[in-house]
Amino acid sequence: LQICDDPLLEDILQYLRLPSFDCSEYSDEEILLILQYMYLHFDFPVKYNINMTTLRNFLFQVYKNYNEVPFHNFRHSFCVTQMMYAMILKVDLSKLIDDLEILVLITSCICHDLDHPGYNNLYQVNARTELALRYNDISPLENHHCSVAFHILDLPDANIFENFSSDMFRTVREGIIRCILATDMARHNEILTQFRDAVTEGFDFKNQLHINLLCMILIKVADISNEARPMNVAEPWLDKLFKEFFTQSDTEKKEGLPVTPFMDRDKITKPSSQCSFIGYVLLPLFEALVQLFPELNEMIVYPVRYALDYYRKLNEAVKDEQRQ
Ligand SMILES: COc1ccc(NC(=O)[C@H](C)Nc2nc3c(cnn3-c3ccccc3C)c(=O)[nH]2)cc1
Ligand SMILES: [Zn+2]
Repeated sequence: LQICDDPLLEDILQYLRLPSFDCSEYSDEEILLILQYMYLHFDFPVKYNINMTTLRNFLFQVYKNYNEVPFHNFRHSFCVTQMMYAMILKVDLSKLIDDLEILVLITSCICHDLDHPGYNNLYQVNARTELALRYNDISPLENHHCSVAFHILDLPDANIFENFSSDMFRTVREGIIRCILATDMARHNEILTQFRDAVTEGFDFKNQLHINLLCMILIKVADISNEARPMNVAEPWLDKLFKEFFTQSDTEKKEGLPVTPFMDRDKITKPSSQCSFIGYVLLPLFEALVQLFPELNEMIVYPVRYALDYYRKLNEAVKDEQRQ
């Protein structure tokens, strides 16, 4: 399918649809342009009367409100958005759900970790931080990410929903809140179980509750999908994740706070923790989504099965070495 007549741009736009897309090859400016292109690709500016200058201001404000932390930075939000974009196109989602829901999915991904401090909810609660106090220990980070998103949308020149009716704005606001709050991994089993039940009883694309569950699963899949990417793309992200986790557990030790077990550098190795993460968290989640969209098998399930095999072999090698 020919997207445009500029061969260089054509290549980037084809590449953008694949999990192998590596955002480290692009500058911040190029990433912002690609995000802008995604809105244009779905024709949102025309469909929802979004002013292009307002869209650029919105994307730039989002960019400015991510922190320079190892993992939960602006590029992570882009990776999540790009995986969402790839899945939406692969299953031709716009034929199954409203354009407004697609707008919610893309915008939620871009905003889903806004102003992340690099210290997770467990730390926020144990250290009794300002965020934990403000949100009464209830998904403090995710509530904050969502609140920052709507503060940006409150800026006069960055509100991409400025021309929405109050009903449309309410629908989009509810959708974005639902999606961003769904990324709290503490709710993983709750959401996955509800989605599985919906698929078991017969998924109904006219049932708003089923659509809501699907959107939550899609952003959850996109959020933790690094291992669906080729090893040379996934590995650096895992190193960044562990860097962020270890900074937190070092701080927890210094502050005499409980140390999150899977973050303790003295307790875990990358291969062993990835084996359990992929085996117990990623595969069950991805396989539940693939039950509804089999066409996602080669995009997200096969690569992750391969990654699991890779880490199992690495784990065995490490164990053999220790035995000798
Ligand atoms: C059920 O709640 C959970 C379950 C597992 C984890 N994390 C892990 O098991 C470890 C640290 N591995 C891991 N964690 C990952 C990955 C991708 N995202 N991600 C992540 C990052 C921040 C917060 C939570 C998660 C799962 C990944 O490839 N591996 C964190 C929370
Ligand atoms: Zn995230």
